Amino acid sequence: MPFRPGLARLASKSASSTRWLARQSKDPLVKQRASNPSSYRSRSAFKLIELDRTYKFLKHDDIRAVVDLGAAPGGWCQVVAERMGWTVGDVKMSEAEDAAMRGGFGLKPDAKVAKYGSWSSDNNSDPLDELGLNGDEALEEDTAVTGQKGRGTIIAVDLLDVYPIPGVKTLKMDFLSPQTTEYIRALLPASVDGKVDVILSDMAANFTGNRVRDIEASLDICNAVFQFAQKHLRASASIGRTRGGVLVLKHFAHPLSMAFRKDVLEANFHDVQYRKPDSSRGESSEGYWVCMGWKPQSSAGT
Ligand SMILES: C[S@@+](CC[C@H](N)C(=O)[O-])C[C@H]1O[C@@H](n2cnc3c(N)ncnc32)[C@H](O)[C@@H]1O
Repeated sequence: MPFRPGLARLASKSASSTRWLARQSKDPLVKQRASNPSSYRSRSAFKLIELDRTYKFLKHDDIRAVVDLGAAPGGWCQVVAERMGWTVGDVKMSEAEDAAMRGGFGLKPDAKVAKYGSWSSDNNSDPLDELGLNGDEALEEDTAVTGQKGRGTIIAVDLLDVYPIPGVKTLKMDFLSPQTTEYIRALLPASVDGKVDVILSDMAANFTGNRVRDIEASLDICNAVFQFAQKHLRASASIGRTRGGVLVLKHFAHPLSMAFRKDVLEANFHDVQYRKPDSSRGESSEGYWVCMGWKPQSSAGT
């Protein structure tokens, strides 16, 4: 006999939907997005704006490569693309594009994808072929499309599609799978020598409801991102700025997370700040470490 949810279950689902709707209707950031359809794709964009307003890690003209991990639907990428001059103000989407975005993340008109340089692991093809190998040639192509000359490379990775954004190369891949790092590496232009100035991670695994398992999953992600930083983050000494070489890392509050901060992050960065942006919902235990000044010393984390 097919499974049918009981009445109590339906009632609780509808109660939680009602709570969600009530929360959305009062949320000023949700209202701000709704009143400006060509504005940021995600509420998360406001978190990055706030973090950058406080720590100013995206403002430097010498930033040549940014990697955004867990990028879908693309709000953080929009903010970075603005800061790096690929777009001016909001990323203007046509009405059709905007409707597609609002309809879900899986909608990518093929022509646009080809123009902006996106690759999906569903394609069963080599991203380097699809994206026209790497670097400077691909950026020229972006410039031709947008008419706007940005000043560096932005690479976005997510399990989900990211609707195209000028200046952003997207990889639809699992960051935790071993080959993803190689693909990111291959998309970096030769001129940056395999190094990235800013690594952003807003990645979060789906919650299981089991607190221990959820924290473990979050720490697995933090460790994987740190290992990526060990190979690819540009050292502050080579930039000539004590706070250069930046990692922004989402995590969830827990004693194990605090240990990770102390043993792994503080050992390798000049300055590690914790921040829960005002735009992050109060009931969530999420927070961000903004780690500035990469001074690689110890080996990978826990
Ligand atoms: C909070 S959302 C990111 C929102 C994004 N910063 C924005 O502004 O639009 C978290 C994202 O992490 C992605 N994610 C979680 N685990 C991942 C993994 N192992 N590899 C790639 N992406 C992952 C999810 O698919 C989800 O899109």
